[in-house]
Amino acid sequence: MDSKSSSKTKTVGVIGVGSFGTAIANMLASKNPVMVYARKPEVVEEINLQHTAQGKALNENIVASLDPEELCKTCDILFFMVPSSGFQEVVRNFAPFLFPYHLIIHGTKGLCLNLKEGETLDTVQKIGRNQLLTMSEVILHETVAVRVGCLAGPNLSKELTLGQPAATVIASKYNEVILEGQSLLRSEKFQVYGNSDIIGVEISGVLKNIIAIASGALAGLGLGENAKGLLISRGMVEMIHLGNALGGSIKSVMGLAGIGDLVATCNSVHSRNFTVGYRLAKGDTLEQIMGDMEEVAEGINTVRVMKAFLETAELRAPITENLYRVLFEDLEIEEALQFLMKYPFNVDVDFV
Ligand SMILES: NC(=O)C1=CN([C@@H]2O[C@H](COP(=O)(O)OP(=O)(O)OC[C@H]3O[C@@H](n4cnc5c(N)ncnc54)[C@H](OP(=O)(O)O)[C@@H]3O)[C@@H](O)[C@H]2O)C=CC1
Ligand SMILES: O=C(CO)COP(=O)(O)O
Repeated sequence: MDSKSSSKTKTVGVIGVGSFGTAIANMLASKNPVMVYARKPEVVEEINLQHTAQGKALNENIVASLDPEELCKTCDILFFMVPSSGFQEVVRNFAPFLFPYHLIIHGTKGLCLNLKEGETLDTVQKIGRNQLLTMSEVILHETVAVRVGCLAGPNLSKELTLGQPAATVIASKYNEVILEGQSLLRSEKFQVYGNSDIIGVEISGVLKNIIAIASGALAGLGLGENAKGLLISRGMVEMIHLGNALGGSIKSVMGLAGIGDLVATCNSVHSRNFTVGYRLAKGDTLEQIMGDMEEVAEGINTVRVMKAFLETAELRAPITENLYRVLFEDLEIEEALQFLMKYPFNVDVDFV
């Protein structure tokens, strides 16, 4: 197995230069040279000539390439920062050039479906756990990489870009992935925690988006902090039960990637998922919102996927189920809220 980890300069790769990829690339570039991958030639040219990516300022330590092979040859460590909708495609483009010595960390808070050729969520009868893939599972399925990790936590990219203090979790079964991620990213303004429960951390980041959409809807209706406190605590319980059903540990939901990110996104107008809920409550349709949102709100797809999983697993998750009906079946938000207020949640804490 060839490894270049002894080389003096450690160029780190970042795949995807959207909001989050750009923020993380800038943080990495304060310590090491960075090579970013973008699929559009004009984006690569803009980065290399002007040190900006679609108008966002980039550290001069960052160069861009259109070529997955160049990134894989130059970088032992790669951060995949693309939305779940394009994740499998991007990983497949990189797969021929990846070796077991590569260390991969992703920052994607979504799920992929593991279906047969030609099948879609609309055509399959059941979505069991085997048909759902977290992004680390996609990487393990599609490549020979072994040392895989994820990065999740309250990391609103707009705040990171402003240099505001924050923290994240690097989760991996491999301690060296956690240590490498910590050494690359940790700074006076950015704390990096470790967690060995990668599935629990990934699922926490995925599921909090559902609750963030609901929180935006409450805000859009003009409801107060009591309602938000109710939503966040019941949302956390729902995340714990769903996370458990998907193979994550309760402890991870209780940590920074779960409750930490839940609080951040449920309270921030910078959250795209919060914004989706807010705009729905103000009367925009889902089609309008998806039509003019330039950035991804992963929670919309996650609600669809989780609804199918809940039916297959015969589980109940009232916030997710009602949000599905609001997003995809024209249930009014006020009606969903009434339904939730009547739901017989009897026990406050039933997970410890
Ligand atoms: N923004 C945030 O605050 C945070 C985001 N995240 C997560 O990070 C992930 C990315 O989000 P974010 O950066 O905000 O998304 P954006 O919509 O801002 O950017 C997505 C980036 O991915 C690229 N991309 C999409 N599909 C492909 C593809 N098939 N091949 C190559 N490149 C592709 C896009 O390139 P192109 O311009 O060519 O389309 C774009 O550069 C999401 O899962 C999100 O949940 C996590 C924490 C914080
Ligand atoms: O996950 C995030 C912050 O931690 C970003 O949330 P949004 O995708 O809702 O903007």
